[in-house]
Amino acid sequence: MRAGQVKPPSGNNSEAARAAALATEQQQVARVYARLDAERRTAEHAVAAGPGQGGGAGFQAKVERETAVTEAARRLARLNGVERALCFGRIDHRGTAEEPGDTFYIGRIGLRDDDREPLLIDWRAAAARPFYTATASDPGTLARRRHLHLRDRTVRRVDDEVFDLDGLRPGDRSAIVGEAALLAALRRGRTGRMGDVVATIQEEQDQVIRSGLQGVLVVQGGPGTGKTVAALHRAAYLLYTYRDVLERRGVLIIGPNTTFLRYIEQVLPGLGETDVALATVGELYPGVRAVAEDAPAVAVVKGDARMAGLIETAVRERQRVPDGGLTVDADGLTLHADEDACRRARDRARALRAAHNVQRRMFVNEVLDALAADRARQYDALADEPIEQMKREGNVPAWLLELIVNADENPILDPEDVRLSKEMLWEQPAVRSAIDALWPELTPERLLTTLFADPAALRQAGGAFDASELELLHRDPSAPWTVADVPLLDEAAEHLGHDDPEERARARAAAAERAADERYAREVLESAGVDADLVDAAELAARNADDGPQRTTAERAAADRSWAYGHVIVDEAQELSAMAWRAVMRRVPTRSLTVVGDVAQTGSPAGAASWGEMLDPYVPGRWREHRLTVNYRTPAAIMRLATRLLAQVAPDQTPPAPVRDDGPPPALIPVSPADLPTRLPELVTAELAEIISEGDDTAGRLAVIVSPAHHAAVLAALPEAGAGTTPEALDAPAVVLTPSEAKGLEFDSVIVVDPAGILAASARGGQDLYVALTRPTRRLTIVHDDDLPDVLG
Ligand SMILES: Nc1ncnc2c1ncn2[C@@H]1O[C@H](COP(=O)(O)OP(=O)(O)OP(=O)(O)O)[C@@H](O)[C@H]1O
Repeated sequence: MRAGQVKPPSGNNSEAARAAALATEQQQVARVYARLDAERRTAEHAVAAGPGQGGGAGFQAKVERETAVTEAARRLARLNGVERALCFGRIDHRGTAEEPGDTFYIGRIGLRDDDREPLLIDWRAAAARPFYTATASDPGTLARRRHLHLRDRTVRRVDDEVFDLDGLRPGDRSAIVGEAALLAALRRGRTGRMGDVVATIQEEQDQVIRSGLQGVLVVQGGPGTGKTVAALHRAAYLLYTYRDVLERRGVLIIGPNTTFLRYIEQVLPGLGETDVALATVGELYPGVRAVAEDAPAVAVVKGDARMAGLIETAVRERQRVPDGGLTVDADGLTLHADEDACRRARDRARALRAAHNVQRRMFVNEVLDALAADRARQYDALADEPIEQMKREGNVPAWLLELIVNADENPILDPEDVRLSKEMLWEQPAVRSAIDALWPELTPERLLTTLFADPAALRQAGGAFDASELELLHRDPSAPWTVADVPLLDEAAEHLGHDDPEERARARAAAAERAADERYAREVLESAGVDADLVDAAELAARNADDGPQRTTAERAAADRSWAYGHVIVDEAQELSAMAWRAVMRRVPTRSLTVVGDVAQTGSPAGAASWGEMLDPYVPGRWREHRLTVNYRTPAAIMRLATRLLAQVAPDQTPPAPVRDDGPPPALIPVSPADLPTRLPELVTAELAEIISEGDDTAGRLAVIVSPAHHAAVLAALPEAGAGTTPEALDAPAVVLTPSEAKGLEFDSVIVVDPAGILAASARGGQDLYVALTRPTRRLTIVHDDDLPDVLG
């Protein structure tokens, strides 16, 4: 047999061998599941019993009980996520007649038997690596790789690859391993949700998945090359390998829209990881969930890096020095802080190197000083007036007269009086609003709402933009936040900061308490002999300090704008604007990132055309790129059409090589807009019937991807279909999407309606159409109004 070939199951002998193999593997699989069940029961008992009272009542005992329960809950979540296809592979290392090689079973998590012997190796462990890296031309120490196909807990089939070095043929499709298992996986009907590929990870993907944690890794690849799926497996791998750092700091995955996040949300739990934060750019700023999109030209301006300067200037513009100084009526006096004093106050506050709302404290203090000094001066002057005259004229409050009478030779206001005097002034609404007008306390929302509603303020702050660009930013204060606004809110939050005196006091007290608890927890952990790398003392102290419902790292991180993640993965990263990158980079100060995308698919007009353009501002020349070259999704006949388009839109990009060579060529069907409402439902029904009959055990999914011009008409013609923006869109057998909503998704059958319209509406060229054409896994139909673009003809 040739190296890497799949053993053909033919003849009685191979039937018998197959039955024997199935029986052997069934025994092992039963052992593995029995172990899983036992571990689940143990974890369930620990969780159900709760922290209890045993082991003493002190803090140490409480810490230990809490730790045990939390760890059990985490373990239970992990064990519950890995039921399906728990064990999927086996590797046999080469041995000799005297000394047979080791055999290992590979699965979603690691399990050991009662004697601590490995029953199942976690796919991310070093010992599992040969399962993914052995190729026909370089099998390493492997004699055989076996894929186990399970339905529920029963082994249905095994596929063997026997690595026979004598029969080796170099260059023999060495990039593809486990071909039979891979093709079986690819032919499965779509379910509307992405599944994991843990059993069939390919060599080039394996390199992406196991690349180190540090630095920026760019994964560039054409459609269907498994960028998303590899990035998700990488998240699981990193959490497994660097658990001490990442479980505490968290991992964030950023995707292009909420439909996409729903599409991928099941992959990580299936890989045993339940605590990863998923968000769109529109959700990065806590408290706002933007889904509205701006018109392309507006999005371009909002995404431009010059917006950072505009926002910074807009904040400074809100720090004013009044012409002629500040005059305000208070306490029956007209108080004045002259222009120089106000300027000094502003300059001192600005010199603080803090955010606007924090600097404000200094500004308020300085201006109050000036007003209090003026007040003291005026009272001093009053004190010089004959008391009797003051009494006669009756324009000085009685309490002040008393103060003056008693003051004797002493200065009327000593330093303590100055402090009290400032406090009293600050209590007066007129003083407050006069100072607020000079240096208001601002939220990001208020800053941007007032800025965008005021063309004059935009002109003042936006010197780097021309008038027509600034005009695009002008909008009604009641307009909803858009996705492109979110990085701007984040930018504004960075300049404004937060100054809540009560919160400050609370935070100080809490930090002191936490530090004490943390010291204590560390001592407890050490004295209890618990590995401090596995249980974090800070987290433990926090858990114990907070008696409310325990939040996961992902939940705590998502609610905190200034959270620094341990690692961030950005999918469809080519779509991010320069301003969105700034917001992302703030969340990962260590610059430990995986950046995944395809610069040939950039659809957003504010997105970038090269990785350097996106990343060099942050890590100049210090990012590493890994290319994925094989397309696992789109069959060759469909890819040929898409490749012609690619040559136009991104001539420098190499199209990925398709693995699949099955399925019919694309169908091109002329339908006039008038006939669309009747013809389209017929086509959808016929296609759904095709993919049901073709698929193995699932019904399959269909998408109609349509130009903006025909979107409403198509939705009306297909009332049963899901709409791309709804959360349940992917649960329907058929869904209607715009090209940007279709980004990152895939379907058994795709009907592209109005390719000429998609091409015309594409902000950058043909990228949107390229995305649409590369979504099918089996069948592509193109519906056009006799205006088929030449490139598709
Ligand atoms: N090693 C593999 N084994 C089985 N299936 C795979 C493998 N790699 C990728 N696939 C499948 O190929 C399809 C495409 O993968 P994925 O969506 O990750 O590609 P992508 O590069 O992100 O595509 P796009 O850029 O078009 O969004 C998915 O169905 C995925 O499960």
